[in-house]
Amino acid sequence: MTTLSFPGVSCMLLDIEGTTTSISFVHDVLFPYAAANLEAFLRSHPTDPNVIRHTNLLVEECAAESAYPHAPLGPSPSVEELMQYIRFLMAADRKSPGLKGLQGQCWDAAYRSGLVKGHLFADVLPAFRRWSTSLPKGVAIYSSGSVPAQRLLFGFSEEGDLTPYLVDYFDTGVGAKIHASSYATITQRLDVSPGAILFASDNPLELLAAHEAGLQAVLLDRPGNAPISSEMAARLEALHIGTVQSFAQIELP
Ligand SMILES: CSCCC(=O)C(=O)COP(=O)(O)O
Repeated sequence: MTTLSFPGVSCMLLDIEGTTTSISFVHDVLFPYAAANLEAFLRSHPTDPNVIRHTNLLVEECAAESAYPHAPLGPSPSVEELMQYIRFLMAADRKSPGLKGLQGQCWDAAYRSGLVKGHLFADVLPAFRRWSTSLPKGVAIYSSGSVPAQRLLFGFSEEGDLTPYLVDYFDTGVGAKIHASSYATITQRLDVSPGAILFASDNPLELLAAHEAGLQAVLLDRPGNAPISSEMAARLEALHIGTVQSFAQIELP
């Protein structure tokens, strides 16, 4: 097994989909559950403050959306109007904060009833055990999925409750994952120098953004992940951003 060494790392920052968890779990289990249940969820929670907050986000997002082929949402959209916009966002796999917030709220019942358990690759729990004791700043998560959705995935995982291993969670509230400024904000929030954080993701654009912010970065090549173009592979190589298939290949101080 080839290993890659990352000197000076005191904190691991992990993406979820394609990194800790299979793309298939997110796209074939979580997203279809939300697609099938969101309408009923919205109808049964009309006064929930978080539903209202996420709906308002969707109204704002829709007003700035040029590709949406229908009239923008009004200030108090009906459930039908909301669902039409939500289906548009889901079809394009948009990392919309409003959509991600509502998906997270909708998944809550599925995890708590035991219908869904968060998928983790086999090397994830052993790595969490290692890193949470050996790294001064521990392990944090940065995903486009909302922070409540992240807590559910790790809290109700196939391996049980893994949240005690995690020190912090970040979502697009700190900015999009392809913007360097998001990683600068995370670095400040974690109170760690950028070079002491190793960000692991399956998405090369996220790795380039993290690298631009001064973080160390590593590409995860998990079963089912999208292939990387040769141009992108060359860009990553030029920046010394390596690839691993498993967290077991990551050597930390
Ligand atoms: C937190 S579980 C749901 C994941 C999700 O909704 C998503 O869009 C995945 O984004 P990631 O940044 O983890 O690739």
